[in-house]
Parts: sequence; C-alpha cells; structure tokens
Amino acid sequence: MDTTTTGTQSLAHPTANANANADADAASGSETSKKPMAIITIGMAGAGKSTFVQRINSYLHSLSDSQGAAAEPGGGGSSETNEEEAEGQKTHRPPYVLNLDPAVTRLPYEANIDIRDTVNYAEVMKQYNLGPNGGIMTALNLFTTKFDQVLDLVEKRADEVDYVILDTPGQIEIFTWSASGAIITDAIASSFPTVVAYIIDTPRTNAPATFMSNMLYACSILYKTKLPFILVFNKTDVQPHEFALEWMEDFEAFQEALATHGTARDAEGEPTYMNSLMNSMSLVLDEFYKGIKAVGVSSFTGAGIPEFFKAVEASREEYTTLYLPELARAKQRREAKVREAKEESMRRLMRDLEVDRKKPGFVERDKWDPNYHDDEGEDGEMEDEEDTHVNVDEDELMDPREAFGGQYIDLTRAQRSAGGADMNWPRPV
Ligand SMILES: Nc1nc2c(ncn2[C@@H]2O[C@H](COP(=O)(O)OP(=O)(O)OP(=O)(O)O)[C@@H](O)[C@H]2O)c(=O)[nH]1
Repeated sequence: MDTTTTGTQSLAHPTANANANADADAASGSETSKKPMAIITIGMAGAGKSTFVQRINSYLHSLSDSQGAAAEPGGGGSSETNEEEAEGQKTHRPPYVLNLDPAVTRLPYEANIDIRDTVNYAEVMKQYNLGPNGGIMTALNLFTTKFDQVLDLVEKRADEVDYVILDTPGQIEIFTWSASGAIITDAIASSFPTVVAYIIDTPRTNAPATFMSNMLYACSILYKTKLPFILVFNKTDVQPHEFALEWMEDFEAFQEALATHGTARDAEGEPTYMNSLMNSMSLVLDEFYKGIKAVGVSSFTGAGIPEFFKAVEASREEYTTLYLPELARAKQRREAKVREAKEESMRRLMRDLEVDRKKPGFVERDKWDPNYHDDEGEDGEMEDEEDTHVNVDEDELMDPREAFGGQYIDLTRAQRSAGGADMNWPRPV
C-alpha cells in the first residue's frame, strides 16, 4: 500500500484495479466525451468543506488555464503542467459548482448555482419562526422543490464540464438525514457518476474515540447513500494523516492506541465501558475500511489534491460496476413491489365480490334495472329512500354526440333498446 503522506489509499477495495483502469482511461483522453463526475462534499461543521471546494475548484481552473496557455504558441504553462502530465494528458475544464449551504456568510469560491440566490435563510427563520437549524432545513426543503430545474441547468452544462461539485450545509445531519438531502443525492446520482467526499478534520480526529465516532458517521453515510466514497483527511498541514491510515489498516495498532489512551481504564484499573465498546466497534469498522479509499489533503497548501482526483476517477469505475447495477436492481425491486401491491388489491377486490355474491339476495339485486328512470317522481326527484343518483338538469347537458364528435357510444340507450339482453356493442370508428 502506498504510504506517502498524501497518497491515495485504496484499502483492499473490491475494484482494486480501478485506479489503474482510471489512469489508463485518462491516458486515452476519452474523458471529454464522458459524463461529468459529481462530487458531493459532506463533513462535520468546520471540517473544511468550503475551503476544500475552493481548493479543488481553483486546482481545476489552474489546470484548464495552464492547458490553454500551453496550447497557445509559445505558451509556457505553469508548474502544475507537470501534475497534468502525470495524470496522463487529460483535458481539464473548470467545474460546475453548487452551494447548498443557505447559512454560509462568505463563500471562498464563486458558485454557479447558489441556494442563497433562491432562498433567504434569515427570512425563512423569521417567517416560520424557526431556529438556525430548522431554518437551514426548511431552506433546503424549499430549494429541493425546485431541484428538477437545478438538475436541468446542470444537465445543460454537462457537455462543457468534467466535474460538478456540491458543497453541503455545515450541519451534516441536515443534509445526510433529511428527505431533501436524500432527494438531492439520488437525483444527482441517477443523472451523473457520483462520489461522496467525506471531509475529516484530521487534527481533531487524532484521539481514538473521536476517530471512531467520525468513522461510524462516515460508515452510516456510506450505507445510506451506497455511493462510491472517499475519506478526505483534511488539514494535513497541521496534522499528517498517517496515524489514521495505520488505524484503518492495522486493527491491532488501533487496539493499542485505545489501550494507551487516557480513558482506557477506570480508577480501579479496569477497562472502561467506553473502551470495551470501542474495541468491539473497531471490529465492525474493519469491514467498512475495506471498501473505501482514503486520501490526505491540505486545502490550505493544495497538497494531495491530484491524488484526490485520481481517487475520484477510480470511483467513476466503481460507480459503473457497483452502484449502477444496484440502482437498476433497486428500480426492479420497486416496480415488483408496485406490481405486487396492484395484484394484491385486485385479489382483495375479487375476494370481496365473491363474499358479496354469497350474501342472500345479492345476485337478484345486482342486476341491470331497465326501469331505472321510472324511479323518478313527477318532479324529477328520486323516490327511493336511498337517494344515490346524481340529480342533473338534463336541459343543461350537452348532447354527448356533439361533445365527442360522433365518437360517443351511448351505452345506456344501447342497453335499454336491447332490453338488457345480449347485444352487439357498436364499434367506435
Ligand atoms: N490549517 C488548515 N486549516 C483549514 C484547512 N481547511 C480549512 N481550514 C480552516 O478550517 C476552518 C473551517 O473551514 P470551512 O471551509 O469554513 O469549513 P466548513 O466545513 O465549510 O465549515 P461549515 O460550513 O461551517 O461547516 C476555517 O478556519 C478554515 O480556514 C486546511 O487544509 N488547513
């Protein structure tokens, strides 16, 4: 496994060849004809999502600029041209960026679509009498009602961009556990190859307990979205992320860290409840680590960003081989469920009819009554106790043959004239 500070770590991933395939693909230069890859950035408040989006945005801009400069006669290019060469002469175009955080006061990048242009978060709070989190949630819900239009806009630009980047609200649960977050994620993921970039504040995750809770959260998002997933250890300029990679790879190393951590034993020297819980949880997470990629980046210095994009390209492969078939299976399951529900309601209807027909007098009553109109009194009112017929003024009714241009078949009259006996129905022209 690659153990460079910022290297992409494909932790025994099921599609282990994906990186190699992606590179080979990149070398072929066929990306331009592909659909853009959507990157959904999710992370705890303050993990550095917006700074990360700003960094990858400026990275892609600089690649496309340097490409333009190199294409011009005498164009010198920049130091990042080397990175580009390393990526296999891939063509780069600036990304399409969506900001979904209605409460952010200052964005370090320019978003192509900004939720704040559509919904005024402060106004939502005032009008609906909500607190900050409720305000963000409602603003996102309101925005989601228009998301089909947003998707149209993105799809219109799909031929011109390689990446669609989504920045999500600071309060992670507002996006990950809300209906609107799920709708947006599903809508994007069913239109474009999609990857979730889970941003982690590395310096704040260096204690085993916080590391574990962060990983559990990441795990829950992975199993909820079922999308390709990249763990992005951010702020590596402050704290290198090797410790995290070691804990993820080597179960015993994590156990050791747990044992030596301050909260491992209580006053009597016994392992604390928390410690035992984390020991068993780490076994569960071992499975989770096998299926995801991890990369260390610094949104400040830009270190690790090329490796992040390699992981993204590898995820494109994963999306096609794992997520798309699963999406198709989910669709089939949904359709089968609807079919089954329809058949069940039809079966129930037939059963009810069967029961009704067994009731005394039902068959006699369930007959066509040719004297249907004879029930009316002189004033046109129904004489039956159960007045079940709709009373309409026939003078006001339009002649149906006029209304339907001769295509109308008056079944009542046809039936009346046939006296309820077998008859040949007139066929529409
Ligand atoms: N040292 C260092 N600081 C960083 C890095 N990335 C982000 N930060 C800082 O972390 C803080 C939070 O960054 P944001 O980008 O606002 O984080 P966020 O996740 O978007 O925050 P919310 O939207 O409030 O959840 C800011 O002070 C950033 O300057 C990094 O790579 N290195």
